[in-house]
Amino acid sequence: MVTDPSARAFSWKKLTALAAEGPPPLSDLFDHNPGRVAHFSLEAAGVYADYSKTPVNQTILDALYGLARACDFEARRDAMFGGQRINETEERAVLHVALRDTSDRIYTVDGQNVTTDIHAVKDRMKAFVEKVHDGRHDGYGGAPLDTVVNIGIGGSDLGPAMVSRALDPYTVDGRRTFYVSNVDGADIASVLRQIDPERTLFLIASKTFTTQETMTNAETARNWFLSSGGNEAAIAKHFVALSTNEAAVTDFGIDPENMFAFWDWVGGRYSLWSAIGLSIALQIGWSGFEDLLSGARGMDRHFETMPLEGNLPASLALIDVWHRSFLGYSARAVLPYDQSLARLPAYLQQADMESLGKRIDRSGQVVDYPTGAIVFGEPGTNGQHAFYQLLHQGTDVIPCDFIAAACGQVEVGDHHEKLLANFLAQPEALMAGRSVEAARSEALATGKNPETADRLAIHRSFPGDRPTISLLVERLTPEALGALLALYEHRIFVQSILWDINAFDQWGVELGKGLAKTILAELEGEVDVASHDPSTADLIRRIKRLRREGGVA
Ligand SMILES: O=P(O)(O)OC[C@H]1O[C@H](O)[C@H](O)[C@@H](O)[C@@H]1O
Repeated sequence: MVTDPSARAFSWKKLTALAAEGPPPLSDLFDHNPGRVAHFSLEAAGVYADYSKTPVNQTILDALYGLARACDFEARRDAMFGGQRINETEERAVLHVALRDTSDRIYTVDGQNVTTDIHAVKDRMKAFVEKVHDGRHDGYGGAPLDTVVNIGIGGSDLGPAMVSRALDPYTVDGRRTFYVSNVDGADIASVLRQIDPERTLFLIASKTFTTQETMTNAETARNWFLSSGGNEAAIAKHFVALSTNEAAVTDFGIDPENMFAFWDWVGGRYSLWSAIGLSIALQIGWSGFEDLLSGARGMDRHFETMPLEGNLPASLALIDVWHRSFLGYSARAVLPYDQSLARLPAYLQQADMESLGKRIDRSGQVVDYPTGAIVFGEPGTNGQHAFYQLLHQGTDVIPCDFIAAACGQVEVGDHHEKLLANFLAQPEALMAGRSVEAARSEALATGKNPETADRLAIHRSFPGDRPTISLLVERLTPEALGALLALYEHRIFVQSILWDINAFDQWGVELGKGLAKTILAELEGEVDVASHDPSTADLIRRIKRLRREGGVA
């Protein structure tokens, strides 16, 4: 589907040949060019990225830029901002960027102005947040609604939950925010134990308003509310829907007056900027939410206008593709040195793996190159005491994103300096490694006899040469967080352009969902289990037996 497949094939071949020479060792790259940081780093919208510790030289980078051009990078980017239906399998536009644009620019889909609708919903959200905060919208007994429970899953949970945690220091005094996502009843039960129905606002967040987990949790919340003092009339004050599906919201019993809409051109995993972000706005106030949007807008402007060579999201995406498709690295670790970003890896798992976990290209062919990487991570320094062993000495090379803020949101003693020292030390260690000889000398220096030093040296050596990207902001403000998230969104999009896949559908989640419905009927009823493979059928029968024996069924 790229306009010039032969140019793409030419660039791809060139990069394959460069990869066949083996990735240039990082130490050699710095030896040959000590000033390489200046050439292999970029800053945009307050986010600085140093990718000098990745195995790219100018020749490789130029070839990657060539590939991006051959893949119509600019045209594809412009098609997104222009509201074209670039989500081709769902025939939808992809315009989450419009949600954060406060300028007077008009975004359109098929000639229809969508900006007016965005402003109308935002005005209602702002008014609602203000009414809840100043008590004009209060609980059925007259108490303030100082507690919010967001019920959603996937994009209707991960984005808001991650931001909510990240911006906790910006919380308006006295407000509490909870997130319920899992259909496991333990999730909602633990939240219900901590809240007072008179002071709680439930946000039922679901783009489709049909998702089994969310609808089940919403029903449970409503039943709990009604059995804990609330009544049908009070539901209007305490239940709000965030959705694209007005008919389903009405069927559920929520008045459309209490619904904040968004549109099919907002993908679930790109929806925290829409009405799905209401829990964030209620937590940090409307102006804080606008700051988040404006940070993202700064990155959007950079992404939309900056030529390829200076374009931060595009440049990082090219390195991702080099790592994945040409060097064969199958995973990427996201390592925020910031406890407030504890949910960022989970959020990025959906953003990245749901977008790039595709094996069919845009023209319907099976791709013959690796696409989306496995994304995982944990905040540093915690991860250091868990899985970094594999990053340093395992058999796979796993490129890592290290993320930090120079100034802590909360500065306690010298905690932040210690955090930053680790943020800096780990990429250095991953790159430098330690030779067998150096490990032997160190063992001798610590008093080991030569025989033991010889034996241990190989175990205590590190291969090094492991690539990392360091991302740095001054402080994790709402603006900085917005810019960082938009950077990741666009980085994912550009990878999809190079791989010629659709980053905006997720058909792969459907098959299991359908089967779960069939199995649910079999688990709940007396019907015999017939239509499954022998392993699944046996597990179903076994579970039914155990539940009977356990006195549940
Ligand atoms: O917002 P909803 O319609 O409830 O969808 C929630 C989530 O479920 C789906 O299975 C998709 O995989 C996700 O992309 C989506 O974010």
